[in-house]
Amino acid sequence: KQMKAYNYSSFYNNNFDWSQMRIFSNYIHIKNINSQNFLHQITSNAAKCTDRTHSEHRSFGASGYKNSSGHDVTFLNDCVDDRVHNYFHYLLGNAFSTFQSKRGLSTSASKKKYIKWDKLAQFILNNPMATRVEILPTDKVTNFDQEIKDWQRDNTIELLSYEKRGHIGWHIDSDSNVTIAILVNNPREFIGGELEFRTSEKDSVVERAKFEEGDVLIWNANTAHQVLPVIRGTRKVLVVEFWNLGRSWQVGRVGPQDHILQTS
Ligand SMILES: O=C(O)CCC(=O)C(=O)O
Ligand SMILES: [Fe+2]
Repeated sequence: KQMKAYNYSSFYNNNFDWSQMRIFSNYIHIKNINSQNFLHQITSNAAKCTDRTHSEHRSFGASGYKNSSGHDVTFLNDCVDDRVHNYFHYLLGNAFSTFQSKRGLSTSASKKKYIKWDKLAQFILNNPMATRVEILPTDKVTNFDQEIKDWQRDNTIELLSYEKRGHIGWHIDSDSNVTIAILVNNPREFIGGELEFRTSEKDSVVERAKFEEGDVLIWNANTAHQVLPVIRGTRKVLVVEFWNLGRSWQVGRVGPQDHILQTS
């Protein structure tokens, strides 16, 4: 059966109710209204990349759980086209615009209280979709243009699958600047697997995300987070990380050819 040609512009217009975007201390939560097509597209793309070079089992983070394991990861950079990359830029762009209109551009107080948004702001500003962002705290940026370019190009797209006590302990996404996660399957299909955040690994206040199918979470990669063990069923998450130039090639996570963004 032939798959229907996929129209991303309909995502841009219809998919998210930005008024429902919520800003928590450690992450942003965006409700997805109709993600079925997009998620189906991504998971069928993933089916092209299940060979050894694209997938592995990973386990990391500080774990206090016995008999637990990590997750299976499929690296999708090779298997999705530029529209998918652009889609994530769109997401980030609108998240920032919405953030800005809800909070005002980061003052030093809000920066402390919420997330370090200056990096994100700089990134977003080069996104043509983020037309509402006008001001820019450039004072601390030495090579702004290059930094922006690097950030936009260097992202990783990973499909994660947790089962049989799969979990990830407390960690930060050390190579990433900003991380996006989308829950791919219905939370009724698994038990456990809660995603929790705290500002640092010493912070005693833990925020547990309410993560529904198709929802998007965005966090500063320096924010500590963990995934509790999946007790039953399978939990699937799409994770996009925005890295600095060259880092992901150096560690062999994805190849340089995967990073070229064609905006035409
Ligand atoms: O599975 C998740 O929700 C988050 C995964 C994660 O934190 C990571 O891959 O670094
Ligand atoms: Fe992480």
